[in-house]
Order: sequence, then structure tokens, then C-alpha cells
Amino acid sequence: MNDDKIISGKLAASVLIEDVKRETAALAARGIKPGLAVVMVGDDPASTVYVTSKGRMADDCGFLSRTYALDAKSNQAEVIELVKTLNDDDEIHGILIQLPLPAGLDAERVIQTVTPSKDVDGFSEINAGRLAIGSTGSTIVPCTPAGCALLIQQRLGADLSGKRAIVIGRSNIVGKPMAQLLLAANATVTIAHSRTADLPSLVRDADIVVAAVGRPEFVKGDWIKPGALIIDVGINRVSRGEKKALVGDVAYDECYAKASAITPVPGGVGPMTIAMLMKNTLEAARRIGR
Ligand SMILES: NC(=O)C1=CN([C@@H]2O[C@H](COP(=O)(O)OP(=O)(O)OC[C@H]3O[C@@H](n4cnc5c(N)ncnc54)[C@H](OP(=O)(O)O)[C@@H]3O)[C@@H](O)[C@H]2O)C=CC1
Ligand SMILES: Nc1nc(=O)c2c([nH]1)NC[C@@H]1CN(c3ccc(C(=O)N[C@@H](CCC(=O)O)C(=O)O)cc3)C=[N+]21
Repeated sequence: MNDDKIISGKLAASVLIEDVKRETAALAARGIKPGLAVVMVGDDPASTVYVTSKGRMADDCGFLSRTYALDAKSNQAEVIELVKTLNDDDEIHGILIQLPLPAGLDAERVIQTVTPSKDVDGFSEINAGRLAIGSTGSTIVPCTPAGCALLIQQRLGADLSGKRAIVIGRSNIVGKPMAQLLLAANATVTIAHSRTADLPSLVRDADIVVAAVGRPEFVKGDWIKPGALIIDVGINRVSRGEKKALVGDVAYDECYAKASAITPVPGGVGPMTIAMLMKNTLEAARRIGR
């Protein structure tokens, strides 16, 4: 069914991927093949699924794709050593440290070891700082917020002047960079988190709601201002009777009823994240230029 209210991230992502494939082919003429290294520690089943689909998509795009699956018991020094080796590897243009890392590893230190020019997640201090000061040009923007921002832009245009946005969640991966992107697009931005008082009334004021909470069906329909745009970042595996289901951070049916547009889970933000990772890797290869 073709429902205008449902924002198909899957479709938008496939358009992005077609671009990436074309540009990768053009880069091949200059002797450059984008290379993506994904580092995973331990065997978390959800991480394994994501890492596999990132690797498959990289192959599809015509990239060199390498996955490093380290033992769950790897120590800090071993992981840092691998990242440093990849920093110096001329075949690799993008390095992604799959999160979460096992407890006992200092994720922040590992992330900050990735050289900023290869930091295709955009988590390094340099890239996060560039985003925060609104520096355009050479910054790498985190994949999930970048994907959300594109979906918002496709519906509402690039200039969100006068619009009120609320981002629920303040992680360095999603919430914070998402708020920076909305601010850069001239929205008036509220950032909510677990210590926020009276969240429903804040959400009721918002024209744009981005939910990145990590709690299944957390945002309720009666919080939504009629006509609001809803971006559901959440990926939660829940049991539905006998079955397992994937649900977002938004109570979909009741929020759908109120919204002008909404992203589904699956098929919304998730595919955009992967497409943006490919775009960031291509761009890193182009900038590194070998
Ligand atoms: N689709 C995709 O591509 C991606 C999806 N995800 C999904 O997005 C969700 C968020 O991910 P991530 O940012 O990494 O998660 P984090 O757990 O790092 O952050 C969750 C945020 O939600 C806030 N929060 C928790 N409980 C409440 C509450 N009751 N009221 C208000 N705020 C609350 C937390 O507040 P506080 O800071 O105070 O603790 C925190 O800021 C998850 O479901 C994750 O699986 C993540 C990355 C990519
Ligand atoms: N360094 C790092 N960077 C990340 O970007 C990162 C990470 N670590 N750790 C985990 C989260 C989560 N994440 C997702 C990516 C794609 C889908 C995705 O494609 N989801 C499909 C469904 C897939 C399924 O069925 O599980 C969809 O929503 O349609 C979901 C989640 C990236 N993350």
C-alpha cells in the first residue's frame, strides 16, 4: 500500500545507495576503492546482525569491506592496537567500532583512538566538535542523526525556521548530534532525557518529535500535537505472545493517527543509518584521495 503518511526510510536509503554505487564506480577510475573496517568485540547477537548487514551493503556498493570480530575477552590494549593498525592502513578509509563494547573496555578511549579522517561514525572529538560549532565542509556527521535529518528535510524542507523540535534522548550517538543538526536547520530545539519533568507537555508543543530513548513504545499518541512529524529511532526487540517483534520508541498506531508523517520500525531510520555509513565512507575515501 502506498501511504503518504509513512516515511519510507527503506526507499530513501535505496536512493542514497544508488548514488553511492555510481560515485564509487567513478572513483574507481581514479584508482580509489573505498574501504570500510568494522570492529566488533564479543558476540552480541544484535551487533552480529548489524555488522553483517553493514558488511553486505559495503560489498554491494563496491567497497572493500573487512570485519574484525575480536574475542569478548580481548583487553583494551589489543583493541587499541587494532584501531591504530587500521588508522595506518592505506586500504581502509572508514573505521567503525561497533557499540556497545563489552564492560571492562573503555569505549570512549577506543572511539577516540580512531583517526578523525577515518571516523565514519562521526564520534571523534574533532567531528563532534565541528558539528557543535556549525563548521561545514570537512566534518563527518553521525550516521543515524544524518539519516533522520535527511528524512525531515525531505518532508519539511531544509529550513525549519519557526518550527519546534524535541529530541528525546541525549546520547553522543543519536540525541546530541540530532539536536545539533535540527538547530543548524533553524529549528527551536528541546532536548529531553530521563531527568526531564513533564515530558508529555513538552512533546505536545513540538512540530517535530525525534524519539531516541531505547524504551519500547514509550511515546504515546496523546502526547503528539496534531500534524507533527515523528521520527522513531528506537529499535527494541520484544516478545509478542509466542513471537518476537521489533518495535520503536513510539507507540506506532496511536501516534500514526495524530501525526502528519511518521517513520516505521523496521523500514524507517535503520536503513538510513546504514546508507549514511556508506556515504560517509565514500566521502572519507574521496577526501583521503588514495
Ligand atoms: N535506527 C538506528 O539506526 C539506531 C537505533 N538506535 C536505537 O535508538 C535508541 C536510543 O539509542 P541511544 O541513543 O544509543 O541510547 P542511550 O541508551 O545511549 O540513550 C537513551 C537516552 O534516552 C533517555 N531516556 C531514558 N529513559 C528515559 C525516560 N524515561 N524519559 C526520557 N528520556 C529517557 C536517556 O536519558 P539519560 O541521558 O538521562 O540517561 C538517554 O539520554 C535505542 O532504542 C537504540 O537501539 C540507536 C542507534 C542507531
Ligand atoms: N559504532 C556504531 N555505529 C552505529 O551506527 C551503531 C552501533 N555502533 N551500534 C548499534 C546501533 C544500532 N544501529 C542500527 C543500524 C541499522 C539498523 C537497521 O537496519 N534496522 C532495520 C531492521 C533490522 C532488524 O531486523 O534487526 C530496520 O530498522 O529496518 C538498526 C540499528 C547502528 N548502530
